Amino acid sequence: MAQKKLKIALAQLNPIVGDVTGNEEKARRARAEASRMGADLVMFSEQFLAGYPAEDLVLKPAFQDACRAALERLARETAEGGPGVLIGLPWREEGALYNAYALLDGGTVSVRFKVDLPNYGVFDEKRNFEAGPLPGPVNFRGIRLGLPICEDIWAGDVVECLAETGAEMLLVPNGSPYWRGKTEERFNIAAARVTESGLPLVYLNQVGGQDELVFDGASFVLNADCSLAGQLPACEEAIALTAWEKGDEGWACLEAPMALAEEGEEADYAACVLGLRDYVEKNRFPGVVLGLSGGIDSALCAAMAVDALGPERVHGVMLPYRYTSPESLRDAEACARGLGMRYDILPIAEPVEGFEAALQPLFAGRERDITEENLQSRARGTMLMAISNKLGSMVVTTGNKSEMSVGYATIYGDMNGGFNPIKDLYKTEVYSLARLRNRWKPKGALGPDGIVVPENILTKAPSAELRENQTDQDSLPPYESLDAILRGLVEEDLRVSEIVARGYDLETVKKVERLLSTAEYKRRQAAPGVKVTRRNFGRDRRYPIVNRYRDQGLEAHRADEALDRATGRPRMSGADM
Ligand SMILES: Nc1ncnc2c1ncn2[C@@H]1O[C@H](COP(=O)(O)OP(=O)(O)OC[C@H]2O[C@@H]([n+]3cccc(C(=O)O)c3)[C@H](O)[C@@H]2O)[C@@H](O)[C@H]1O
Ligand SMILES: Nc1ncnc2c1ncn2[C@@H]1O[C@H](COP(=O)(O)OP(=O)(O)OP(=O)(O)O)[C@@H](O)[C@H]1O
Ligand SMILES: NC(=O)CC[C@H](N)C(=O)O
Repeated sequence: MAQKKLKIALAQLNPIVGDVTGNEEKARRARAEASRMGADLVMFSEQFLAGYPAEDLVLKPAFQDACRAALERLARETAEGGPGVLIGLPWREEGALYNAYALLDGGTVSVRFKVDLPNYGVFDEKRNFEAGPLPGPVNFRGIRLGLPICEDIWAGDVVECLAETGAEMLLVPNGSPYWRGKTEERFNIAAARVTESGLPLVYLNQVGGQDELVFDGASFVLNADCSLAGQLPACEEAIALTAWEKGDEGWACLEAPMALAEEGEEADYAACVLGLRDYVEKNRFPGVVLGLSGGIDSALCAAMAVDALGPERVHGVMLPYRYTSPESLRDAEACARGLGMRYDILPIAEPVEGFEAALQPLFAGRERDITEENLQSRARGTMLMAISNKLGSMVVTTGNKSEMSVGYATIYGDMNGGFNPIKDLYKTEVYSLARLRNRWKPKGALGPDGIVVPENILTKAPSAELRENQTDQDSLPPYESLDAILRGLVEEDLRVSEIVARGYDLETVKKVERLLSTAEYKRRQAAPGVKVTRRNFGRDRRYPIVNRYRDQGLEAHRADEALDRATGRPRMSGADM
């Protein structure tokens, strides 16, 4: 007779892409822990043995074999009794490669293949896997488990098929990266499948940073009435036991932990910290170094680095030149001291003047211009890379999304570096996250409590200090407008005319659109950074570098207005923003 009670351990863990034996060992330890908790079954996330996303690495036969060998070792261990295991891996069968989820129990292996391969945004699964056939449930000790894999629940067909073929519950492994608003999106999708099928659902997600993606965990359990039966924390590992019983209405989860999973700005900050921490740890850097200018971008990056790694692994260097103000020196030092990190001052006058003297034979008789400004930034970039080479720390680069959008950064200068925690935060968001961190500290953060970004850094005008009395607003529109225009262009794909209709100046919008397009060459060479928004630069928004397309702006705007008048189409106004 089939069981009426079931205990499922949810292993929300942080695998490392490519570390098959490490992931295998993590799974083995989690199974032992699940066994101690009294679990019948332990569930891991999508592609756990490979790590997700392993990209083209999954195409290597040797890697596929290593994953399969690890799976077979784990399967053999289940022959000796103890909990069954649900675990993901790449699976080659009859010449095709599938994204598979395997049930290991009593020494045997049953697999199901992912049907809906995501191939948009940051996902390229059609490049790496074949779609599997519509699946039926697998039998675990008399219970029919539906195993849709991540994207399989984002449409209805797979779950419909599983329900029709007798699945009693849906156990969904995920490799679902964080972006703002994702938590609600996942709940809505999961609730839709529960409502359609009448089956309870476990949503188990990976946790941890992988290049520019952050997997935030935040796994959950929905009962068949769509009520939340369990919630795991965000951005941290957890092994949670869930207790299930089968009644007349089918299976219900009666006991599960109910953690707080942060949302909104708190979730953004936690994702940046986790993304930076895992990039540094998984690449085995002893620590990080960054240029501390006394400005907001480097201050927030320093706070995130200290929260991620602890103050003893973060090194700030002030690299002053003749335009560096006493205020910047004071602010940089206050920031470093407040965070408790190592702080050094290394003036750059000699290298800058050395470069200028060496270039003199070619530059004599020419005006001083942006060339000399960029030399300061490049001297700083060179010094930071030298410190990295000698001391082993990785350079954190600090360009925010507003700067990365319009190319307001020096290539091979302040763009030097290995990773950028604020790459996907607009400047206005950099300010608000700095303010947030001054009143709140994420769980597990290694930095101090209280104010970490000195008030003066939050209130003074941003400046690159590459010439006398320079401010960012000499070259760029005010950040409130710039960021709103950029959101329209990048996240919403609006026309220039539609942004103008929101109340922005036509020439400014056209200029921003042109800068955004021409800065693609810089972004293509930029360090990776944490994805926070729905559309980040890097894996997500992929534009050509050679690109002659320009939105016609005024002409298009006028044509649109004429069309609106002719058709009576309502126009968007500033009030719709
Ligand atoms: N399509 C293309 N493909 C490949 N390379 C291309 C290219 N177009 C230009 N280039 C190259 O790029 C060079 C121009 O780029 P780059 O050398 O970066 O110089 P550029 O973009 O002209 O200037 C850097 C800007 O960033 C600002 N900045 C710098 C540093 C810090 C901060 C701050 O916020 O603190 C701001 C600075 O005030 C200035 O407005 C060209 O001379 C050329 O070599
Ligand atoms: N004097 C400096 N000493 C050390 N690093 C510097 C200095 N000036 C600039 N940098 C580095 O170059 C980066 C880019 O400078 P930028 O002025 O855009 O940033 P910021 O100073 O942190 O913020 P803000 O733009 O708000 O002033 C800085 O974040 C910092 O890492
Ligand atoms: N691994 C996947 O299938 C991820 C796709 C999914 N829609 C998500 O982001 O959650």
